[in-house]
Amino acid sequence: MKVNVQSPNIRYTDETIEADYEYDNVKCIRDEKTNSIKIYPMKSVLTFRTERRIPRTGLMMIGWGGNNGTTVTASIIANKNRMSFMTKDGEVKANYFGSITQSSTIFLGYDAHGKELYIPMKDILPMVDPNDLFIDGWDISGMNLADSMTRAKVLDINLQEQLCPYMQQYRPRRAIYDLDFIAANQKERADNVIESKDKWSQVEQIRADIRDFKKQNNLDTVIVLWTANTERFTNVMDGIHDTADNLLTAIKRNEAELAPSALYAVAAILEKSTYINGSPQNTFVPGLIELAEREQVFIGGDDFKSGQTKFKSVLVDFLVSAGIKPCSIVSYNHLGNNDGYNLSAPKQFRSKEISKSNVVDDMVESNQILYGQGKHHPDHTVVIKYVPYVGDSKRAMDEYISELMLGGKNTIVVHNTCEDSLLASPIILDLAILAELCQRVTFKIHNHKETQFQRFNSILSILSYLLKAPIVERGANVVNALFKQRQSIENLLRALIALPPVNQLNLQAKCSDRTQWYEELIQPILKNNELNSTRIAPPFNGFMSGH
Ligand SMILES: NC(=O)c1ccc[n+]([C@@H]2O[C@H](COP(=O)([O-])OP(=O)(O)OC[C@H]3O[C@@H](n4cnc5c(N)ncnc54)[C@H](O)[C@@H]3O)[C@@H](O)[C@H]2O)c1
Ligand SMILES: O=P([O-])([O-])O[C@@H]1[C@@H](O)[C@H](O)[C@@H](O)[C@H](O)[C@@H]1O
Repeated sequence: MKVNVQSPNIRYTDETIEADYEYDNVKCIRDEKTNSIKIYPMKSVLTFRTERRIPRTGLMMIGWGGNNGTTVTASIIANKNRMSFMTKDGEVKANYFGSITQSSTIFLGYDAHGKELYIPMKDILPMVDPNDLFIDGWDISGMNLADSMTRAKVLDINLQEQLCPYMQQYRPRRAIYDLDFIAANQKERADNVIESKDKWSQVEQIRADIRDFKKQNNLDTVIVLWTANTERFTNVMDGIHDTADNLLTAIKRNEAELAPSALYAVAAILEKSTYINGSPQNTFVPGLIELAEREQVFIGGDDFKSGQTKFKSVLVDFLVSAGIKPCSIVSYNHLGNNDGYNLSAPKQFRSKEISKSNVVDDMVESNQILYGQGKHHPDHTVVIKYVPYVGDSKRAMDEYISELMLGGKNTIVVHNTCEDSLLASPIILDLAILAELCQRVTFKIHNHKETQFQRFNSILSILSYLLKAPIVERGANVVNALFKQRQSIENLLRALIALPPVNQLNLQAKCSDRTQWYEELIQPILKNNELNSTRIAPPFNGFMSGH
C-alpha cells in the first residue's frame, strides 16, 4: 500500500519527503505560593526531511548463536523463502507476528464515509523490509546456526528441517569474552573467543569485523545489537567511565572494569554503526554516551521489553489512570533456556531485577492523588527462577493488589505462558528497522532564526516501546507506559508525512448535525479545492501562541 499525502505542507521529490509540521506543546509553571499553575500553550514549526532510498542494511548481533539470534535469523529465512510447515494444529505460514512495524497498523484518518482507516505501519514511510536485512554477528560459542537453532529448542521441528540447509551456512565470528561479566556457567560454551587479552586489540578486531561484513555485502549501513547474555552491572568509576576520552584511554590501558558490551559498543560507535543494547546491563556509562554524541552515532537501550514487563506497563497504566492504587506487585518468572541459566547467577539476576523494577515509576509519579509526592511507592518484587524443563516457554506469574475506594481491595492474578525468543525476535527486527529509519531523518526548527537540518539526538528514546529500561536524552523524562510509547512512534511517523498527531477527538461524531461535517470538511477535501488555504507558513513567529 502506498501513502500519498495531499497537502501543500508536504513535498515529495525522488530523493526526499519534506514535511512542514506544527508542533503544539504546553509549558507549565507551578507557583507554590499561590498554589496555582500557569499554563502556556506553545507552538513551533519544523520541517522534517526523510531520505526515501532504503539503504542496504546489515544487522550484526552479539550473541548470534543464542536463542534470540538464531530465531531472528530463522524468521528472516523462513519469511524470505515463504516457508510453511505442518503442526498438529494445521499449516503455519511464516509471518512476522509480534513486530509492530510488520504486523501492526496505524490509524490514518477517516474515509469519505466516516470510517476509520488503518494501514500497516511499514507502509507509512519507506522502511527496510526485514527480508532484505543482511545478518551477521559474534558468539562465544562457535556452533553453526543450524546446530544452535537445534540447541535453542524454539522452533517446530518441521520448520527446523527446512531451515537447516540455510542456517548451516552461518557461523558466528569470534567474540570478546570476559568471565567476570557473565555467569560462570557460560564457560562451557565459550569455544569461539578472540585470543588477544588486550582490550584495545579486541575493539580493533570488532571494528575490522564490521568493516569486513560491510564490504563483503556492499552495505550502506550496519546496526550492531547486543542480544548476548546479561552481564553484571559495571562498577562505574571516575577516570574510566566518566568521559569519552577516559573511556578510550582506559581501554588502551587494559583496565579490568570494562565489560565486553562496552568494548563492542565503542567499536560500533567508532565505525559509525548504531548500537542497541537488548540486555539490562549498564553498558551506556557516561563516557559511552559522550562518545556516541561526539561521533554522531545513535544508541538505544536497555533490555528488550517482551512479555511480563510489557504487560505490566499496560496494566499498571490502566490501574493508575483509572484512579485505582496498585500497592503490591509481585512478579515471578520461570525460565528454562540459557538466558535463565545465566540469570540464575546472583550478579546477572541483579541486572535484570533492576531493569524490571523501575518500569512502574513514571505511572506512579504521574498520580499524586494516589501516591502523594513519591512517598508511597508500591511494593514491587521481581523473582526469576531457572526451571530447565520449561525450556524457552517462559512462565510469568504476577499478582497485583490495588486499593479501591472506601478500603476495598482489587487483586488481579496473571499467568502467562509464552515463547521467550518468539516474543523477543520481532522486537529485535523492529529496533533495527526503526533505528535505520531514524538514520534517514533530519529536521529543522523555524523559530526566531533559521537553523540547519539536524539529526535526532544520539539517544534514540523513540525506541522506548521496545525496551524495559529505556535510556532517554539528557533531561528528558523516561516513559514506560506502553501506549504512550506507542503513540510517540505513531505520531512521529505521522509527523514525517505532515499529519497531525492522533487526538481521538472525533468531533465529527459529536456534532448533532453530521451532514455539516461532510459538506463543509470532507467534500471540499475530496474535491481538493481548499488545500492551499491550510498551508503552514514558516518561519512561525516565536514560541508562544497565547497565554
Ligand atoms: N527473550 C526475551 O524475551 C528477552 C527479553 C529481554 C531481554 N532479553 C535478553 O536477551 C539476551 C539474549 O537472550 P537469549 O534468550 O537469546 O539468550 P541465550 O543465552 O540463548 O543467547 C545469548 C548468547 O550470547 C552468547 N554470548 C555470551 N556472551 C557473549 C559475548 N561477550 N559476545 C558474544 N556472544 C556472547 C552466548 O553464547 C549465547 O549464545 C539475554 O541477555 C536476555 O536477558 C531477552
Ligand atoms: O520482557 P519480560 O518478560 O518482562 O522479561 C523477561 C524476563 O522476565 C525474563 O526473566 C528474562 O529472562 C527474559 O529474557 C526477559 O527479560
